[in-house]
Amino acid sequence: MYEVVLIRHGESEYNRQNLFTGWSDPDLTEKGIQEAKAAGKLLKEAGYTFDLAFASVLKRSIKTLNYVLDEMDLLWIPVQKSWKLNERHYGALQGLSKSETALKYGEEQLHIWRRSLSVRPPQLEPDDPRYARNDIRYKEVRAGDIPRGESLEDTVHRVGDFWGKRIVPLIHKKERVLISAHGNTLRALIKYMEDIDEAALLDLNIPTGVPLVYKLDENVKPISRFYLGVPEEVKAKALEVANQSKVTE
Ligand SMILES: O=C(O)[C@@H](CO)OP(=O)(O)O
Repeated sequence: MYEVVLIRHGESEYNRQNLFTGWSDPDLTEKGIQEAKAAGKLLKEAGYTFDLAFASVLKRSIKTLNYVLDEMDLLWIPVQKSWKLNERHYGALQGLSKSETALKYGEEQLHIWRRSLSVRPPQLEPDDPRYARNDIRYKEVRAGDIPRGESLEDTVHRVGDFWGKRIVPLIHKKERVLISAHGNTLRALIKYMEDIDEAALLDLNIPTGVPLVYKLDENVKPISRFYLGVPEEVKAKALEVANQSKVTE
């Protein structure tokens, strides 16, 4: 049996302000830093250790990973960063307020944009300054692969591909892997690994900064998953994420 640990970054500045984030690159808040450190402590106390780790190319994921590894005295392990682990691209919604968007389009539409499988957000125009094609960190990525707004299904494809090609072979070699990523990247990975149905996916909200442990069988297929930490607290944090669709936030 194998294990892999996933973690969503700690609270970011955009999370605090309830803004759509996607490929925007806000920093962690002080609360986010504390969440990341607490996650590292929790992992250490529970006896976890890692041989290597993954992060996206967004600083909230990278910094969360560093705080976790620092707490575990594992800053020395190899870290691979990939844009394929970036948050789902939120298109023209990026940087907008979720509650104002709910007010303008209705909570139902907002929920569809945030949680459905196949609905894409409004796309970014190619000349929009938020389009990542002009960002130097994506210079190695083929222009056609740089999204202008993804559905969760699009994210499932890129994350699933990365999981299968880059992570599964390492787990097969008994490498103990930690992945620091994002709310929708992790929802996409859960969808990919478990093929959960759309109703379950609509209600799946990933709390910030809480380690999620997957037990995997000899074929690296999931057997079970659970969060480390106090269940009521984890539930309350996931509910906070769900409630970001509300007009009155
Ligand atoms: O804005 C985003 O990129 C994500 C994660 O913060 O938000 P949501 O939970 O609305 O999908």
